Amino acid sequence: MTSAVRSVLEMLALVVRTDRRKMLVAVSLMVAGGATWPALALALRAGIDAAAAHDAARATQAGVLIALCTIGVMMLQHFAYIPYAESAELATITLESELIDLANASTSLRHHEDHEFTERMTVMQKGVGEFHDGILGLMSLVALATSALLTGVVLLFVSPWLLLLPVAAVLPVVAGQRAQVILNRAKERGAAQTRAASELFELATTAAPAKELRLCRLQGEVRRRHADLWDAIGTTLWTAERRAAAITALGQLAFGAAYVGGVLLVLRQTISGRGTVGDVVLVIVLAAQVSQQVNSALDLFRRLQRMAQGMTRLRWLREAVAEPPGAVATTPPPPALRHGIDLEHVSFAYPGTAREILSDVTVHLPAGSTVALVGENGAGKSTLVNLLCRFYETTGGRIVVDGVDLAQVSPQEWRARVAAGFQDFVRFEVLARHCVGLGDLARTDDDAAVADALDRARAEQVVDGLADGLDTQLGRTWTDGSELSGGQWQKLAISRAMMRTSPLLLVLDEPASALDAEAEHDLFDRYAQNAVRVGRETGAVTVLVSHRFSTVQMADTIVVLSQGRVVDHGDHASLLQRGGLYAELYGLQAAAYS
Ligand SMILES: Nc1ncnc2c1ncn2[C@@H]1O[C@H](COP(=O)(O)OP(=O)(O)OP(=O)(O)O)[C@@H](O)[C@H]1O
Repeated sequence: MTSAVRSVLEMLALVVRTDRRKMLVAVSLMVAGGATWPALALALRAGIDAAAAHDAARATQAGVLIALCTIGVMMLQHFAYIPYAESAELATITLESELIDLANASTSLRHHEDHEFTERMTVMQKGVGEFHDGILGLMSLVALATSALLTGVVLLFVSPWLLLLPVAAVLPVVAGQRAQVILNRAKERGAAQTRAASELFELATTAAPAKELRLCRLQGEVRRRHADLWDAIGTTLWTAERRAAAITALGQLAFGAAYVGGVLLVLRQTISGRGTVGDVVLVIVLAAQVSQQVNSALDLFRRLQRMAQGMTRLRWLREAVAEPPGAVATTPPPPALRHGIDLEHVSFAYPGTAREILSDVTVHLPAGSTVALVGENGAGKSTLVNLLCRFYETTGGRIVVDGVDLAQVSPQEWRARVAAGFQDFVRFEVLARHCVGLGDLARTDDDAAVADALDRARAEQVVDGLADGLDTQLGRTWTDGSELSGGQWQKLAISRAMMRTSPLLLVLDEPASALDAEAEHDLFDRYAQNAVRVGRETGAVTVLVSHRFSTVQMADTIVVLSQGRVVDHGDHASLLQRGGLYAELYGLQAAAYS
């Protein structure tokens, strides 16, 4: 409970922080809106009593009040909704921004390996709408509280017995909840079929499976299965719907009886001279309101409860990413490498797992050289690259950059000196210029730098082939966006990696897998020339991962990995001569091509 109250208060503080003025306007209008119904009921009573007493002056005054209250009932909530929805929208955007920050807060990728973290983050991503709903609920609560309080006071003055009406109004709500439970259970029973039907629907209506559906002539079969599934679910759902409707009707009947009882009570008071005709009208109007108020209150509490759960999750995420003071290394990387990078007895297991992916890896990556990592699938090449980029900390041993332990170097500053192209590159659906330029944020709009990067990645042709060149919007999600082939996207990703001009580490982790062998060779050739230039300036180490030996053999040093261990290293000729795993893998590929 205290956690729920804390969450609601936190959310309130967030809304106030986001836009205090809008919030105040919204709340004021909501309070005024909440007061109008009880005020209208009072004005009606006054008007009817004045009319019954043939008092024209009071009847006219009451008439004006009735008109004003009716306008208030119709308008105030409507006008309140504008600043109130805007406040909720702004607060939701603030929350989304915080989620973006939280997802990217940690200096390593370890949170993305943490099942609990990713699960809560996914729930939060999908549940942002609930926050929006909760914030709206928070503000509606103000109107509701005003309205309920005033209604209660007015009814109390007519007869204390009428305060039983809100209690009776709970009955239809409880019945409604019971009905919902019945419906939910029916939905749960049919959940597997519903999911299967949705998947079939998606399969039949999206672009990706269209080729195979046509080729195998599966449209009819998918339609038949989809209809069969809904037939089966339909019977269960309709039975539940009928039961739910009967229970809801019983609840409403119970409140109906209390409502009629209340009206009869006031009628009796009026007949016996203890009340007026206006009191009867007042109760008829307000009693109907009571039911609606109770219903809204319970709905609001449910919404606030969901929002409170979301806030608890948000607090958990904040704590999870908070780095203890002093935990983030601050040593700047050297301006240039003289000696190179040493891996000293490095071992590594991914966070939350026990299996060692790298074991006792010791190897020297000389400054200014090109190093290729070779090995079978799963040997640990990408993992080694991840450690060099400092996405994870080693679990044993250390990586030393020109005599400085990489663990002591500021991760942000180190990464600013890393240029990398990955196998699982991102397809940024932005202007072609930005898709490349994002590799060096400060020079995103620098056409000369972008052209240079495209040239080094041999990707000029990709942009030349686009309708508006660098100004072309990329991506299918845009109506006028141009879609690229896998290889073209990959070339732009490599160009992005080429944007940085003075890196200490250049990494290409199979970024050219979608290109043919010749294009890859050509690309790496160009890349190697660039690496030599950068190596001369900054002593940068170039690390490339490729399964193609035509590429690998260009490297100065080839490190052969097997099951997380370095089994050999040297240049192409010496490794072939030694006849180990490298020679075996090389022989297999050469045989496949011949
Ligand atoms: N994020 C991760 N969490 C847990 N285990 C992982 C993760 N990424 C990779 N692994 C495991 O680490 C091992 C080495 O994977 P890695 O991607 O480093 O190999 P690789 O040599 O680059 O393989 P490939 O040539 O297929 O790309 C694999 O067994 C893989 O299952």
